[in-house]
Amino acid sequence: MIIGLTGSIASGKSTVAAMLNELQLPIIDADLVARVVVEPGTETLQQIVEAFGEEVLLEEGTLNRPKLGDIIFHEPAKRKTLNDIIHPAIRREMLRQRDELLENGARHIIMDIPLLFESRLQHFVDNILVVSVKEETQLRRLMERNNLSESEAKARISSQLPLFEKEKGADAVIYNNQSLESTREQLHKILRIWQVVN
Ligand SMILES: Nc1ncnc2c1ncn2[C@@H]1O[C@H](COP(=O)(O)OP(=O)(O)OP(=O)(O)O)[C@@H](O)[C@H]1O
Repeated sequence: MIIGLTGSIASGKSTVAAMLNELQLPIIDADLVARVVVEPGTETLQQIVEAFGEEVLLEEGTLNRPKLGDIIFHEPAKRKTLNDIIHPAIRREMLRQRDELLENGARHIIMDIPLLFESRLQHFVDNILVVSVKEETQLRRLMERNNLSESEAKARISSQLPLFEKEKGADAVIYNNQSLESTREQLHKILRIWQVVN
């Protein structure tokens, strides 16, 4: 079974991913893939340089993310150019990793995709697991973790699809409002129902 793990900012995806890792389930991490596909020497990085110029490279040849972020912030049309290069590369690499794991005999695979719904990647997975949290808890954890003011944290939360919308598209939801033990129990129960663990 391919399980899509998602949620919202600071809802607890990494926390649940760590619990899945403890169970030795293989995890494909979309954020990590997004970095790997633009490493020096990749075709994707070459395409970005062709579209944006050498100025988006640092001296050592890696991507200058703040610079690129600045360009697409000031010229919104260029965001699409960038996404049209990066998104297909991320998708290809995620599917490549999935196929490799399957060839090596993996029976269950976790795809950790924070923006699964926003990127419309539901078809990549068999079952969707959403890690949800009450907004007040999410706000408090985000402010603490990232050292943000309330308004900065609120702005980040509201830039994503609301969690109640994600819950509607889920096959199972973990409510990560209480202790880590409660979250772990919910996770294990879902995995038993899905026959991923005994
Ligand atoms: N059940 C919990 N009890 C207390 N703190 C928690 C709990 N779950 C998560 N946290 C804390 O809340 C913060 C957000 O959790 P986590 O980093 O797992 O979220 P995330 O969804 O992966 O976030 P992002 O997508 O923003 O990286 C972290 O500091 C984490 O340690």
